[in-house]
Amino acid sequence: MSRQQRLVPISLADLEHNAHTTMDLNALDYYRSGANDMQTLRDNQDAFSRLRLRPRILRDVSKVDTQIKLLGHSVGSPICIAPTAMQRLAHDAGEKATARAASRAKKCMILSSWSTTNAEDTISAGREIPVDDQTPGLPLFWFQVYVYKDRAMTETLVRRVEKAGYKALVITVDTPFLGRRLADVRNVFKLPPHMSIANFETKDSKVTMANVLDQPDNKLEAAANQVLKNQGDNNAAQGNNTKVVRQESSLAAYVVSQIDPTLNWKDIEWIRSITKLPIVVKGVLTAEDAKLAADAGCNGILVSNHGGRQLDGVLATIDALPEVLDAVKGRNVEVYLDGGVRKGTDVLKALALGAKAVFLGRPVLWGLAHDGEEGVALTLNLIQQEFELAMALAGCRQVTDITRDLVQYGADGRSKL
Ligand SMILES: Cc1cc2nc3c(=O)[nH]c(=O)nc-3n(C[C@H](O)[C@H](O)[C@H](O)COP(=O)(O)O)c2cc1C
Ligand SMILES: O=C(O)C(=O)c1ccccc1
Repeated sequence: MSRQQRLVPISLADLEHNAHTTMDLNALDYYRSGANDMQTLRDNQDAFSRLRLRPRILRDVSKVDTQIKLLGHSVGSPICIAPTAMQRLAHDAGEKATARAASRAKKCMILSSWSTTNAEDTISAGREIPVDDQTPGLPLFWFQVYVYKDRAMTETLVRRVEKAGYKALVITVDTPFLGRRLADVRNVFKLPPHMSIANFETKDSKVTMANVLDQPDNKLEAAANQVLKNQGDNNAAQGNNTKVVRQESSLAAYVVSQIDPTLNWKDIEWIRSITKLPIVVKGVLTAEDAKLAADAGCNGILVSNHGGRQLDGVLATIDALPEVLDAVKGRNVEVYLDGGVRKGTDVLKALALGAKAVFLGRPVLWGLAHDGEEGVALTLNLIQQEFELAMALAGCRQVTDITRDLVQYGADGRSKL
């Protein structure tokens, strides 16, 4: 989309349009990009359009109730906030604004471990909003964990967020390396130097990408070379002493230097052994892995392709959802979905197929860029209102009325049901 006029936003698409007209290109490209050809990015939304609704009529829908429980905690709606890194790139109030808007809307928020506000300050901001006796579990915050090479650091972070009041750990398992987002490579994406990866900040040192990566020793070079090597650029990465011949996204280099690509199911056991919090694995796309996750005692599965930012060409999440649900049928594990959820009818379709809840990634960032806390509140309210209207028009008074017979694939029948 080119730089056009701002709209008075009445849909999430309008908020995205406006972000495209106002945001700085380094941040906008980082937020909007998918990996490589961005096929999966597009498919996440397109796949929702391939599903058709089968509404029921004459069911008294004068009142619609969207309240549900997530891992035992009540929330006002099955629409939740996915973890997105570095929210201060969108607005100075960053994660605090998102936390306040989430609390106001009675929605669950997952905080990214690569946030620009630390876990304690973010949850405190959410708690500034007065609670409502009707939903005693609120505010509900979960914490997203990347497992770092430094296990002691990972463990310290887990203990900190448990103490701070986060109610589940969401382990992201689709990012042993960062997917290749071409715009970020071209822009040599960097976190601006005045922002920090706040969870790793100490009294004496601020962790910025610049000070982790632009250090005089060879760490950056080694990390960047590793990225290039992973991408098959042998020219750039023959041996440890080779100079970097091409610039890279700093984020990709940072990920290589910090995140542990050896991560495997044993590590999930390890996390289980260091915390009492429920564990959600984020990034499951197949029946095989869903079974393994249930076997490993995970409490939740977030069907996600990371918003099309990791492996390009995988299934749209709404297309992967049925096999995951089939695989864990009868097991004690909640299944959620993210990716391409932009409209109330998308939420209805995901729930009809069997998802317990859905998570929004980019739309929250577009709201944040629009107007900080008020902008995120607008994102959440717009899609909440659309969802309530879609429920009513489909004949659903409460979330348990949203059943599988409400959707079919395409206009020509129900072959995949
Ligand atoms: C800018 C951006 C940053 C993200 N950062 C993280 C992150 O730090 N951790 C994580 O697990 N997922 C991250 N994700 C993936 C989201 O949690 C989510 O899976 C995805 O955005 C959902 O798709 P949607 O943007 O189409 O709603 C990020 C996504 C975006 C767009
Ligand atoms: O940009 C992302 O999609 C992302 O998930 C991420 C991964 C590592 C560090 C920061 C963000």
